[in-house]
Formats: sequence, C-alpha cells, structure tokens
Amino acid sequence: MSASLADQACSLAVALGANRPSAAGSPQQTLIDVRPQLEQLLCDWAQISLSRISCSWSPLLETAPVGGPPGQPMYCNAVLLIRGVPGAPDAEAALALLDRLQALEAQYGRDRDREVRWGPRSLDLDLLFWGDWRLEHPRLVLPHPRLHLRSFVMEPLLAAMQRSTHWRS
Ligand SMILES: Nc1ncnc2c1ncn2[C@@H]1O[C@H](COP(=O)(O)OP(=O)(O)OP(=O)(O)O)[C@@H](O)[C@H]1O
Ligand SMILES: Nc1nc2c(c(=O)[nH]1)N=C(CO)CN2
Repeated sequence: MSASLADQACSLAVALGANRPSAAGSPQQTLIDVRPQLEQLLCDWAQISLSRISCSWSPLLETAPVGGPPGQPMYCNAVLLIRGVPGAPDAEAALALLDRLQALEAQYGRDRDREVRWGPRSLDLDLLFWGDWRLEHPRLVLPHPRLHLRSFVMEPLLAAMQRSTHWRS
C-alpha cells in the first residue's frame, strides 16, 4: 500500500542545524550528541515510551550557508522523522513542544538575544510538520513556511523518509 505525507497524521519531523561549536564540540559532534536527548524530549512531550515511537534519522549533511551574514561557516544539517505520535495535533501541545525544543537549543549554548537573523548558531531545532496539520500562530507556523524552499532541509528529509520502514512497500 502506498503512503503519502498527508496520510501520516501521527508523523512529525524536526530539522537540526548548527554551524558554530557547542560544549559538545563541533557542529557535527553537537548533532550526534543531541540525538538521544531529542528522542527523549519527544517521548516525554508525547508521554510515550521510546519503544513505542519509530525514529528515522537522516545522515549528517554538510551544507553551504543560505542567507544570513556573508562568510559564515558551513552548516551541519539533519532531520529526525518520528512515527507513532499519539493523539490529534493541537496548538497547545505544538507550542509546548516548541518550548522544549528551544530549551534544548539553549542547553547547547544558543543565545537568541545575541544573534543576527540566519546567522551562526550552535544548535537550531525547527519543527517541520506534524502530519498534514496546519497552524498559523505568532510563535509557530506549521508546516514550516520555508521547508519546501530549503535543500538543506529537503535533502535530509528525503533521506530520513527513505530510511524509514514505514514508507517501504
Ligand atoms: N515551524 C517552526 N519551527 C520553529 N520555530 C518556528 C516555527 N514557526 C515559527 N517559528 C518561530 O520562529 C522564531 C525564530 O526561530 P529561529 O531563530 O529558529 O529562526 P531561524 O532558524 O533563524 O529562521 P527560520 O525561521 O527561517 O528557520 C522562533 O522563536 C519561533 O517562535
Ligand atoms: N545551510 C544552511 N543554511 C541555513 C540554515 C541551515 O540550517 N543550513 N539555517 C538558517 C536559519 O534557519 C539559515 N541558513
């Protein structure tokens, strides 16, 4: 049976990016170090055990910076695709997840008050989509409005989908 993104009411994706070091090390080391914490964060948020969700990770990609100040370092990007999030999407839960993602960014040294738009950051965690649910909130837009314009997101998303057993016939 074939499946489309729109069928996946309980799939959710998070994009990761970094292009400055954190306490965990280089951007690559940061994206590796944060993996188990991000999986645990999602389980805690969804109130579900790790064994009940399926996490599909893209490989790490080195990408040229898009936008922002000239001369910033190359980025490391990845995407985590999760299947098995229980319940229907709603704004309160989505905003609570955004808060948790931003708290995790701060743990890795992200300081939003001291950065320029699209400038270097130690960790960026963007919520890409929650099924095909649409949200227009001042703090959160879903699907992420620039998702389809960014090869540094679409390439790892494709890789994560190809690695997910869910889309295999
Ligand atoms: N889908 C989303 N995922 C993450 N943040 C979002 C989303 N939609 C809106 N936002 C808002 O965008 C604000 C800025 O986020 P952030 O600093 O990560 O942006 P950015 O990564 O520099 O740029 P971009 O928004 O183009 O990815 C956040 O504080 C958050 O409130
Ligand atoms: N290659 C790349 N470029 C970017 C990235 C990113 O993660 N990777 N993030 C940005 C702001 O979200 C702006 N530009």
